[in-house]
Amino acid sequence: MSDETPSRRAAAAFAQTAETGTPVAFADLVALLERIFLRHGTSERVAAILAENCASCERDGSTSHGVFRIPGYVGSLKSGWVDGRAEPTVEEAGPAFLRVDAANGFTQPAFLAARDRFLEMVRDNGVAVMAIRNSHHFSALWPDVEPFAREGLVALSFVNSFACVVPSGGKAAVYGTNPMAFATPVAGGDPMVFDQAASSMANGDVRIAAREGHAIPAGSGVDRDGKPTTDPKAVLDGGALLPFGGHKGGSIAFMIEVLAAALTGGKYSREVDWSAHPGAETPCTGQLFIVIDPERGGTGAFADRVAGLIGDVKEAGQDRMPGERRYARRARTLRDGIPLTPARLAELRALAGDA
Ligand SMILES: NC(=O)C1=CN([C@@H]2O[C@H](COP(=O)(O)OP(=O)(O)OC[C@H]3O[C@@H](n4cnc5c(N)ncnc54)[C@H](OP(=O)(O)O)[C@@H]3O)[C@@H](O)[C@H]2O)C=CC1
Ligand SMILES: O=C(O)C1=NCCCC1
Repeated sequence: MSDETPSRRAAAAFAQTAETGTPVAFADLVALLERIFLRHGTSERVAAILAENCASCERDGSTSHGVFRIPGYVGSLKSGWVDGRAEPTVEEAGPAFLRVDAANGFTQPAFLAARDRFLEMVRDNGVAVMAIRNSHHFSALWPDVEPFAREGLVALSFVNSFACVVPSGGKAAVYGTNPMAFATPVAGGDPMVFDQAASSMANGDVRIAAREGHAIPAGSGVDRDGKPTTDPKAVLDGGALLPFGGHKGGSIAFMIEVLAAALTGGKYSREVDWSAHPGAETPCTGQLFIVIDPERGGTGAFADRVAGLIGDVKEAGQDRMPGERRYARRARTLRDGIPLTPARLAELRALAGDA
């Protein structure tokens, strides 16, 4: 059985970048990133939240959404496209529905501002929905959902991004790379979390491929004339990615536009227009969470049943579950430090204003 998605193959090409370099302790990386955010105009609260989020991605080997993204965060802040001091507003739209306006700020601070009330709603009702709009999500989704599963809950999250994916058989980019994540408790172990784009690859991995001079896997993208290409620069320069799995991934990308944008009041991916803000890279769209208390299913053995299913899947031959690679890398980097190349470290220190 193949271990490889196109993104995973692309990421493997950068294993050298991800696994070698100066080891930096997690807390030190958080502190360095926090200084960068503060220096570029965020509030202390926003700096702390984004630094923790981005360092967690680097720690867990989510390379396409780790410190590689820091210049993009800075570009968005410097250009005035995103408000690093935004104060989100939280509105109750029903007993189990929260509407959050991120006020053109980052998603994670808006999400965390609403999270405690959201959890009460989930406990009271068995299920709740949080709809966030006017929000910039520039990260992986697993940091948002994994903690719910650690609290015994099942969580789903959806976010749309910016138009860079053609519909199946189409020519113009309509969808974003539109990831979704799912997290569930597992008896006796870490939660099972998958977090995947609806496209053949994350845009971040295409950008890393372009930077490193690697081809992308065949079948991932098209050039500006709609012709298949393995050149990441051709995809980025007027071309587009394809949905994963043809029309099936296309339907998931569509669903995510509906859930994360139409339903929340956020922008569709094709409506994101940052042309007046040179340097901006954080798409301002929407995000939806659905969180369920599995105890309401009444089986009394939910997490045990999930553990049993995972046992069956592995018995059948799948060598690992989603999330296991991240957990292994997390344990390793928390012990040994997070490897950063000298060039990356120098770039981060320069952005922090270090001499
Ligand atoms: N904010 C945004 O707008 C966007 C964010 N993203 C983020 O980019 C990241 C990368 O997305 P994408 O490239 O699609 O992800 P990948 O294809 O790398 O991985 C998708 C999922 O599959 C799991 N997985 C990978 N290989 C295997 C395997 N052999 N067996 C079992 N499970 C496996 C991964 O687990 P594991 O991690 O343990 O390997 C992960 O949960 C995501 O975190 C996503 O949220 C993407 C697009 C837009
Ligand atoms: O990698 C991607 O795809 C994206 N990540 C952050 C937001 C824009 C799209």
